[in-house]
Amino acid sequence: MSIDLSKFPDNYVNCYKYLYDKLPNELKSVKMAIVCGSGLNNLADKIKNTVTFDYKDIPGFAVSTVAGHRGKLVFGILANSPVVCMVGRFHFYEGHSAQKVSFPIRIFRMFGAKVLVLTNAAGGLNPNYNTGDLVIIRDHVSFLNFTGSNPLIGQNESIFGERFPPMLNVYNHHLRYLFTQAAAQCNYTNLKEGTYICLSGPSYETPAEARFFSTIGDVVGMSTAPEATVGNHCGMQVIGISLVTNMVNQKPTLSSFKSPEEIAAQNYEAPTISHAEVIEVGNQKAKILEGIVEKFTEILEQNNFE
Ligand SMILES: O=P(O)(O)O[C@H]1O[C@H](CO)[C@@H](O)[C@H]1O
Ligand code: HPA
Repeated sequence: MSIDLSKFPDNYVNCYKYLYDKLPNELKSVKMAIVCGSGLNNLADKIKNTVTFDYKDIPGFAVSTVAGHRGKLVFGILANSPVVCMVGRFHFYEGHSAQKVSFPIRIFRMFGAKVLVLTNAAGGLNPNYNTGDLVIIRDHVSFLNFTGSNPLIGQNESIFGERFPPMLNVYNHHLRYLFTQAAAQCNYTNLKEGTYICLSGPSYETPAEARFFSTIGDVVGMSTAPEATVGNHCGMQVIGISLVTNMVNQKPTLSSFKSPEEIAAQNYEAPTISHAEVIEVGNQKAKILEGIVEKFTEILEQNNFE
């Protein structure tokens, strides 16, 4: 075993040992960890020589309760690199603390992962975006962190990182550049870059909230920031990719003073959004993202990225 387990808290050690003992030697240490967003399970399909665990069996892991999140942890080889992939993630709105949501990230760090690839499905706020676009996350605004649900609250586990971590370079500049190269090599031309707004969920935003968010960010979702915060704390190089699964309605709701006749005359169709739509777009675009992530892993290897 390459790390001194006596330095780590028991809950991390139990989880690490459970997985470590079941892995072949070539997967006992990994270079990269990947988290699949809603509908993006198929990202794991390119991973070879896999060893798969059910979340329900892993000590310290929560279980996935959200449609489009398979609930499997996959270790394997991607583009000649040992990786671990969360096929489905945990969300704060499922009733887990921000600490529980991000628990796996520290486990991945214990397994040696220096690069953390976070993917998600998100609503588009930026009018220049379209459904289906991929967005490299430049930075985030986390309403979870603002409202007392920062995953680093509580005793600082100094074996992972410092009490007051800077958040100035969470989404690694070099990785973002290499991801644009990977996308170009896959002939993908709709790549955008923007700020991710993290909400607790599970309700989607109102039009007034969406107008507010559009002044501070480009995409909105209910994940990623806790994982990125913890990854940054323990010294990982983080990259985040959002798939725009829907454009967010920012139009004011109709005035309540309008009569039904007036509304009918405007051919008013109430906008709507559903998780089914989010998963469907995720499933449609997972293949493209899968190809780019594989190419990205290959480029990291070529660049000896550590
Ligand atoms: O962020 P991921 O897990 O991709 O999922 C997104 O999709 C769900 C809403 O449809 C929310 O969970 C939101 O965060
Ligand atoms: O429009 C959205 N809002 C919040 N979270 C989301 N996840 C996918 N789409 C959305």
